[in-house]
Amino acid sequence: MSKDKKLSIIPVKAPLVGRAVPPGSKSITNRALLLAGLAKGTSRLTGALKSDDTRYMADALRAMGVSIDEPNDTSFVVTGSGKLLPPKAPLFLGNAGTATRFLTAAAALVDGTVVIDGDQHMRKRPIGPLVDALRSLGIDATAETGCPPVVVNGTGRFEASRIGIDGGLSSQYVSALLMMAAGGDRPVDIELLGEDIGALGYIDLTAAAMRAFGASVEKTSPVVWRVEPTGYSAADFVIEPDASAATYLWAAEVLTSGSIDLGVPNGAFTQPDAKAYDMIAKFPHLPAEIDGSQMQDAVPTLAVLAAFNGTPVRFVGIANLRVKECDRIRALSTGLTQIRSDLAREEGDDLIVQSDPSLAGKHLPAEIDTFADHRIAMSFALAGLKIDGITILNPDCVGKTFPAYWRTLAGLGVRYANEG
Ligand SMILES: O=C(O)C1=C[C@@H](OP(=O)(O)O)[C@@H](O)[C@H](O)C1
Ligand SMILES: C=C(OP(=O)(O)O)C(=O)O
Repeated sequence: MSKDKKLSIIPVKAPLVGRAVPPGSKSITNRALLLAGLAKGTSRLTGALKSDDTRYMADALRAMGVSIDEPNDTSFVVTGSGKLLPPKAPLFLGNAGTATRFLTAAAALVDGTVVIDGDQHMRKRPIGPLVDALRSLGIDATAETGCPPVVVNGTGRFEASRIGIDGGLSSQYVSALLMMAAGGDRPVDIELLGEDIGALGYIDLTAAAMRAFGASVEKTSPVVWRVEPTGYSAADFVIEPDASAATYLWAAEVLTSGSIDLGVPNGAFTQPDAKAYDMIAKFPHLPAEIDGSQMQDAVPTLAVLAAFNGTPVRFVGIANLRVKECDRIRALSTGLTQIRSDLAREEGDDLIVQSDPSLAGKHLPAEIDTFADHRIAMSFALAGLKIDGITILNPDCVGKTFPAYWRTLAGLGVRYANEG
């Protein structure tokens, strides 16, 4: 992938109309791959996402003895032995948060050493709370910098009936421990510590996937989940389309007064970002304040959309966007102010977007630094549908979760000025 590549978007002259189906859900695909890998027997996953993040997860599981076939572009056939084996080399997981966090906890079920590592971005994303939780179980786990690489020297077993975890920085720590806990030898209560957790809906997604693979997980209080030591059973599992990917298509539709058929009703999604649909549908009357805490990956979409809103929008509840693939609050304020210097500002961890519907149709040349973050690339492409002069740097970073993004927009009639 060339990091020097640029893609200039030609504003659309007509509403975007047509069919554009988002790929399978990243979150659900990576949960299903892990759970199928921990199960004994063969599981068939259909509707799956094939992208950088799911490739890292699949390759890591292969390195731990799981057989994974890919009969077509949207399926995985996963055969596990009921046990993950120690890999011969460190697991390299790029910038895939789900793969990194989920496998760090799963490594506690491995009898041997597992090293979990990622690229330079992942090496800045905190994992300390999850490593501390593993240590509290008596597992020899270390992350010297508080970020990957993580070294886990497991015995394949852990002794605990209660695990406390602060999910303030990432709900993925909680999901990771929940999925690992079913592999123990006694019931485990996972208790949320601290005040905040990002999208709680991701925990529901985890519990649903666990149940589909035979686990028993129940919420016994607003902050405690009990997981029984069932292990996992192989299953055939259908993965729904990605709700975060859908947000770009929903936004493209309202921005161009178009009509895009996603092939799935917006009410059919179980992922947290589907909440963004109702918000996007309010455009150009987005509210003065949007709480992004329960639809975090949709915030870049909403922030770029807000630039064209009738009135300004303050985004709150988004502090942990600073520890995603990049500091997304900074990337959004940087990109928006490159388009026009007064278009956005940060106030603490809030982002204020100074809306202006008259941006549409203007020539405002801006090279958008994506910071190699797929969501920054995909959301600023929306600005390019209306403003002349928007160029996306390193556009191939969309391969993390939506490799066909540029082709999908092209299929709706979007054209690019240069693809060099
Ligand atoms: O559990 C998941 O699948 C995810 C949880 C969220 O991350 P955090 O829990 O780190 O906020 C989200 O941003 C990420 O894209 C996917
Ligand atoms: C935050 C994201 O990903 P992850 O944490 O899984 O790397 C995302 O896809 O927006």
